Amino acid sequence: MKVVVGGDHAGYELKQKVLAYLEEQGHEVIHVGSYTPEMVDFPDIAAKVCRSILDGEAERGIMVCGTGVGAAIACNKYPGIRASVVHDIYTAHQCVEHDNVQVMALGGQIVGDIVAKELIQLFLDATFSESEEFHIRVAKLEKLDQIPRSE
Ligand SMILES: O=C(CO)[C@H](O)[C@H](O)[C@H](O)COP(=O)(O)O
Repeated sequence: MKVVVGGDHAGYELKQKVLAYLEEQGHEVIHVGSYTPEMVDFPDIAAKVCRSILDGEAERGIMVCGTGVGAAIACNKYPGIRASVVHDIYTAHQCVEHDNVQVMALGGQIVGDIVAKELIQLFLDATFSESEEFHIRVAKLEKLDQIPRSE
């Protein structure tokens, strides 16, 4: 699968392990930074992750910040993107099955690399359910994307 990966300074260490894991697993990885452990603002990296998905370069995205929270907030600002913090096994697959989430946000200060790898595996293996109820709800989410914004 084509996966875009990004993260800030607080997620740097885990993100480097995530990159190695995805490559080991044979995924096509697009790395959008940060490229050093220096401080960087997560919204700037989230923009690159979302752009890659919206442009069709990547099918899924993984953002790693300190808690996953800022990354998820930033990604959800982009119309067409659905992002979720994922720190437990059920959410890792349910967020795709029910909500067609494309971007998982991990907290490098919250989960270790072994848990993160399991979460990633479940997230990438999951597919959007064919049940109508979920499609109706995601269509309603997409309607919310159309609410005009000033910028
Ligand atoms: O977790 C985050 C946002 O939800 C960020 O990655 C940062 O860790 C957090 O904002 C703390 O920032 P700091 O510059 O590392 O103190």
